[in-house]
Amino acid sequence: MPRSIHGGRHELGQNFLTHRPTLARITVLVARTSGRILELGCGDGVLTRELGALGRPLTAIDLDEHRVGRLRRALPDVRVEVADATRHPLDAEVVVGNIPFHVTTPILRRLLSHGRWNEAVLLTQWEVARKRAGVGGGTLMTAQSAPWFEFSLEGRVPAWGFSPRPSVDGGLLAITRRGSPLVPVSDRKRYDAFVRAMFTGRGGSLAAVVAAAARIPMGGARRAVAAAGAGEQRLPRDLRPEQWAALWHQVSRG
Ligand SMILES: C[S@@+](CC[C@H](N)C(=O)[O-])C[C@H]1O[C@@H](n2cnc3c(N)ncnc32)[C@H](O)[C@@H]1O
Repeated sequence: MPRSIHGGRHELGQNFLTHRPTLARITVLVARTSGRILELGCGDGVLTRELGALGRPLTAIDLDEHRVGRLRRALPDVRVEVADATRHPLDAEVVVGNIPFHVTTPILRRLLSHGRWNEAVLLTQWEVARKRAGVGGGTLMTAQSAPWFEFSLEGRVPAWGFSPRPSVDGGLLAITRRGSPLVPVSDRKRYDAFVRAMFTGRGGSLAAVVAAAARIPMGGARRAVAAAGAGEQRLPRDLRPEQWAALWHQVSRG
């Protein structure tokens, strides 16, 4: 296979999936969804073939023009295009991909702020999948997207399940857009700023962090924390999505 004008295997994060159980798991997760499918980074099409067999409209994209040409010839019923996953419109109901590790963060950020997709099934580095799913505590990005999206960790993929073998394991992350957001979409910018201030702020207690982030008196912050059912929590990373939403509701009202 000639080298793509966009780079070689390493630069393009071409670690192809060979782990059959993961392939089967991704297919089952996607089969539970409905609507058009967009696959990011289709490579040689190991996943594209399974997704194509679901019989739904499918677009598969990759930056590697040689692999795209070959896959297009092999799968004439699938729309296979040379495109950049960090820019391509996220215009299908379902987004799927064994994501190239070096662009995981821009792709995730974009997914969580663009498009009208409903479900995403992504294979990422294990640590990214684990953190996004909030296992062991939430992160800034997870808390900021929690009112609009639900994250679930769907499995760990051993490094030997890719070829060539990467230095770390992979993790399967499913993201579902909530039918009813926990915070009004019109509040998103202000909510994002509040969450950022919570994660970067200091204070001896959760109420103190809330008081500083929302610029409200300590008494009001204590009442907001209690009303949000977050009295037991010590740190912003410990808050669950419903508690973030309730806290925002409390501090943004007054
Ligand atoms: C981890 S491989 C996955 C390939 C295949 N889906 C599989 O599971 O074996 C990632 C793929 O994304 C492609 N890629 C890298 N950067 C990309 C980008 N910015 N936009 C689209 N595809 C990209 C690579 O060429 C590679 O084929």
